Amino acid sequence: MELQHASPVPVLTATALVKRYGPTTALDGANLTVHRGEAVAVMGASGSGKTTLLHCIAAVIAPDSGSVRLAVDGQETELAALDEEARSQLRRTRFGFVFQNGMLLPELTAVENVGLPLMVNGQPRRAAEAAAGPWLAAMGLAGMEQRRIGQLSGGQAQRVAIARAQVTGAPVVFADEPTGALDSATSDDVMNALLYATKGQGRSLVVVTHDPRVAQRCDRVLHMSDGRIVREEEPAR
Ligand SMILES: Nc1ncnc2c1ncn2[C@@H]1O[C@H](COP(=O)(O)OP(=O)(O)OP(=O)(O)O)[C@@H](O)[C@H]1O
Repeated sequence: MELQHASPVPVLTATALVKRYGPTTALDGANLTVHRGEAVAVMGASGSGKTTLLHCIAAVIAPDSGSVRLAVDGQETELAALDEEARSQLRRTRFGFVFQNGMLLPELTAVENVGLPLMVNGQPRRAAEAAAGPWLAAMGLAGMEQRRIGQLSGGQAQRVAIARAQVTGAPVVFADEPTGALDSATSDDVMNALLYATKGQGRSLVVVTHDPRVAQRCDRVLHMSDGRIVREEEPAR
């Protein structure tokens, strides 16, 4: 058998993204490519446009101009052209999200939180929770399925959020400051869990972070300034 050097397969390609809020230009011609199975960090000063970029490439908001192409399962979709309903459908099926404060529902248990995206996609509760259980176990949370979010530590709650972002098998996971509220040891644990659940399963991860330790764990670090990616580096292993 001939050995071939596998070239990276683009999953998300953003070109010339522009997004304005009144007089503020949050994105000013941003370009980025995310490949299958890679972890990409986005860094930059406060206000440089990181969250706006994340929201555009994750179909949370539409850019004013530019293109965001998603290529999965042999299908190409132009995200910038979709209406709100189509964007919402795409987010539910193709993307996973992890935020700084987890965005978990406090009145639900851990297993209910993780199963929720499957129920939203039409799966019965029992099947959704059965699928959620192994993800909680993979995150080191076996035995905590029935705890409400308030009965978990910050790091544990964040691992519930990571499990929830994986349960649909989404090919791309977006994380906005996923370790922002954690101490550095807990942050390392959460980053381990996040990388295992994404890159470790052949999925892609895009993580916005101010934390150089988080960025160093990724395959590529993109630096933003004034609404554009101005520099890219590959952290030394
Ligand atoms: N919904 C909004 N309405 C008005 N202005 C906005 C909105 N969202 C972002 N902006 C502005 O767009 C610019 C980029 O914001 P963005 O949140 O993308 O930056 P950021 O790099 O993520 O910042 P931070 O690190 O502080 O979270 C900022 O000047 C911000 O004030």
